[in-house]
Amino acid sequence: MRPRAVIIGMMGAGKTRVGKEVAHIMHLPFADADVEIEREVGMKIPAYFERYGEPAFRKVEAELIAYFLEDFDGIFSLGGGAPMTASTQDALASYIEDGGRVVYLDADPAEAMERANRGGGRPMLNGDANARWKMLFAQRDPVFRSVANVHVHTRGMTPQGAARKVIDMVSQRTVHVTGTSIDPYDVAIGQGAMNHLADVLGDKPVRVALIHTQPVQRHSDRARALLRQSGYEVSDIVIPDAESGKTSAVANGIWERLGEEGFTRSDAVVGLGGGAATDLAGFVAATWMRGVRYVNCPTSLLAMVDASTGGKTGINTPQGKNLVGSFYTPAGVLADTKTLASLPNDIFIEGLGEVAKSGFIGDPEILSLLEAHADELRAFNGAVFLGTPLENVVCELIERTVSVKARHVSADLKEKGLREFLNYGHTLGHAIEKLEHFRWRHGNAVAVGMVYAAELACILGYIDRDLVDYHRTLLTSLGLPTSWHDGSFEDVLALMHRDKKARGNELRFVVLDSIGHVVHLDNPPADAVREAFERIRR
Ligand SMILES: NC(=O)c1ccc[n+]([C@@H]2O[C@H](COP(=O)([O-])OP(=O)(O)OC[C@H]3O[C@@H](n4cnc5c(N)ncnc54)[C@H](O)[C@@H]3O)[C@@H](O)[C@H]2O)c1
Ligand SMILES: O=C(O)C(=O)C[C@@H](O)[C@H](O)[C@H](O)COP(=O)(O)O
Repeated sequence: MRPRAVIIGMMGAGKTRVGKEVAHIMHLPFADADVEIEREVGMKIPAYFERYGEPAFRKVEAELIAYFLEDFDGIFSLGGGAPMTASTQDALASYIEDGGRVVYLDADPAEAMERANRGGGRPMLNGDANARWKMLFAQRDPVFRSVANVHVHTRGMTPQGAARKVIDMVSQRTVHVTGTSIDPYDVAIGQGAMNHLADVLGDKPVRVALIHTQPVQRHSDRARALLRQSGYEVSDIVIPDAESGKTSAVANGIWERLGEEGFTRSDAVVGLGGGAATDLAGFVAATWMRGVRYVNCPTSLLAMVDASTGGKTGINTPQGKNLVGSFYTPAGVLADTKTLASLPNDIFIEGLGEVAKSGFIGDPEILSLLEAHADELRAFNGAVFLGTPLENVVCELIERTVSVKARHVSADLKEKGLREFLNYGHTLGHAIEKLEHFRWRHGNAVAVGMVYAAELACILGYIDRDLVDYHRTLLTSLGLPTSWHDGSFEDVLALMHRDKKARGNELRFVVLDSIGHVVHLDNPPADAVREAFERIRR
């Protein structure tokens, strides 16, 4: 058992007070390294320092911390100087590697100094206590920053408020997206992720265009309040829902509004909603003055796992899906699972289509999680979802799916080859969406598209029938469709030729040759393309 969180910070930062509050709220035990050391050595720390000196104390401290890092299931707070010891730094790094959260509690220096001086008895502050505190801060702050993976500012907060912030942040997961042609950014996943909006936007923007749809009004109200509290001028822009928002007319209306409201290049866009809203908002951000900062706040499962990350932004045209757009990377993605509380069951299930896709192409553990939790996932009910074990499963699925996406995007932002693997199931999927006038949801169409791609791969000898059957069984168990009966092959074929992977007159698919291994399939035989289509109609 490892601690749920380890709290570090300067003397007087409130590690013990806040740590106890966190433990209380989370119904967990709390341990303070200094108290445990006093118990271990049988004397008060000032007396131990006096008798044996600091090096001996640091040795005992490091041993005790190493022990607790391996065998304590609760909230563990460390003494201010503990992270300065090399062996403790190593132990914390291995704890983080194992999924641990090291929280740097960063308090207001004046408040921390005052608290640290209160009551005296701190051997490290002997002499001019404030001057010593400042000197130690200068030495320790860079180390705290480097050993912690969660940084919590607590200036002006009550211990309860700080504890709530710590809880939100330790239960969050982060996927870091980077690459040679990408300004690095984080995808923060978990309850309260949206609270970081101002941190991610930074202090350059004066105006923020908050682009969202009506069904997510309560979440955009929260975002607007957070933005206004942080001093931004917010333009609330409501767009038509779903695919109706991904049009040139809607984009044009927003460009006009940004012009009228004096948006400059240092201002910003926040896209909040499902994938259609984040695609449109990203496109507006990419094109306004040739590119302004934007942050996505996805509120559907599909937008969290896929659409909000990776920088594909765009709109549809009457001829097809996403035919106009650009690759334009967000400054950050805040996937706040609190927003899933209002997500209807069918839209949640649709998102599982893209989750399964990532499992097939890049992470078999996703498939195992989907299999193990298929019944609960299919019965998703947002009203009772938060705080349940299912939330943890969903967070893990989001983190894993975003990680698969991040790997592909990092290596090939502009989709020269590898990134096309993320398009598994999309060649037919996009054609179905278009022919169904977007009444079919994207994730559902992709589910059928994956079965089609699996049938095609099987016909051409890339995979055996068992793997095709596995596609059908898994997707069905999640409540996703695996067949489509409308539309003619000729209409589908014409649309597949307009797919962005097509080259000249040649079709290009991506298919599996085993789970986790994807290959390009260029210009496959026409009869195989048709036969696979017949098979998804049965
Ligand atoms: N850019 C990319 O890389 C990428 C990746 C995958 C999908 N996409 C695009 O994403 C879109 C599909 O995304 P989607 O499935 O989220 O569909 P969507 O954006 O149409 O949203 C589905 C519906 O759910 C509503 N909704 C969203 N969050 C809600 C919430 N928390 N509570 C209540 N209602 C909520 C929306 O308002 C909408 O009515 C498609 O346009 C697809 O092409 C883009
Ligand atoms: O990010 C990608 O790359 C993808 O292909 C992800 C897809 O799941 C997504 O639906 C994307 O919008 C499809 O892009 P398109 O280029 O085929 O329009």
